[in-house]
Amino acid sequence: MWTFLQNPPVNKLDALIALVAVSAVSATAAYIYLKKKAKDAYVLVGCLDPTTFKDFKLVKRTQINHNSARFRFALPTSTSILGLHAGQFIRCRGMDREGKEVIRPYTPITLNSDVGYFELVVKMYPLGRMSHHFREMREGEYLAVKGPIDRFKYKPGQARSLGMLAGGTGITPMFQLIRAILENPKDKTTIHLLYANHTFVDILLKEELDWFASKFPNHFKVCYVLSQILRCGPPEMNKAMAAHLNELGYTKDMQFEF
Ligand SMILES: Cc1cc2nc3c(=O)[nH]c(=O)nc-3n(C[C@H](O)[C@H](O)[C@H](O)COP(=O)(O)OP(=O)(O)OC[C@H]3O[C@@H](n4cnc5c(N)ncnc54)[C@H](O)[C@@H]3O)c2cc1C
Repeated sequence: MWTFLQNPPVNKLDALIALVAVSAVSATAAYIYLKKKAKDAYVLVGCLDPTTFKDFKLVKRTQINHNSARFRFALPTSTSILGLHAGQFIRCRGMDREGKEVIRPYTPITLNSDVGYFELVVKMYPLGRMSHHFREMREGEYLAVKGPIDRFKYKPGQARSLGMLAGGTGITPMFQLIRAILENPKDKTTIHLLYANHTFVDILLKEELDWFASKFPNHFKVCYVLSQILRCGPPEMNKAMAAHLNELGYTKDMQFEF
């Protein structure tokens, strides 16, 4: 201290600069540490347990088409998040028509930016065991869920471009990822989605996908493919459309004329 005071002003200035530099480094380190802690805490506030099933109340059920519906489940509080990373899914437990327990994986179409709830889009097959459970579920009832489960955990920017091939309900994991990428301004990944279905009405989340395609034309492109086409129009148009579809490889039983 004495030496410091006896030194000429230029040395004092050096010491001051050193002091400021040390403080800046410490402050930066503290900031990084606290930010990481906050990030870890963010992961921890998720509502799921990977080993135990937890019950979530069905608050809204919206029919999408003849065999698919959107299910919204409430989280414990209005500020809770589910806590899934893009690429992760959940396991749901229910009862089949014989009263036997059945467990199946599902991918929520919501992200952690959707607070207080999560949503599933589910296709219910006539003979499906878990399909039976979802078909019978009514608002106010509870669904047992555990997770998160992952085979693939997306890291923003891990690829410059992603190609996606989805069929039917295979759209849900893609949709989760598409949202995570497009809603993150720092993630510049471009996505090309080829989405196949039997008929037009089977296309799930079409409105949302089209909205993303129009809002992010440089980042997201979607192409729908149908395996069955319904035609209806004046005879000349029907004839012309049939010729085009035949050329594209649509056999007679893949086309229906009203
Ligand atoms: C990671 C992952 C995520 C998934 N996410 C979703 C999701 O978000 N939404 C969703 O609806 N499904 C999703 N699935 C599929 C889901 O897990 C079930 O397989 C599906 O709901 C059928 O289960 P089930 O018990 O009703 O049918 P099951 O009892 O297993 O099958 C009975 C019959 O149903 C029919 N069937 C079953 N699955 C299919 C199929 N995929 N294609 C054609 N016919 C079928 C067949 O006729 C079959 O013989 C996901 C699957 C995986 C692996």
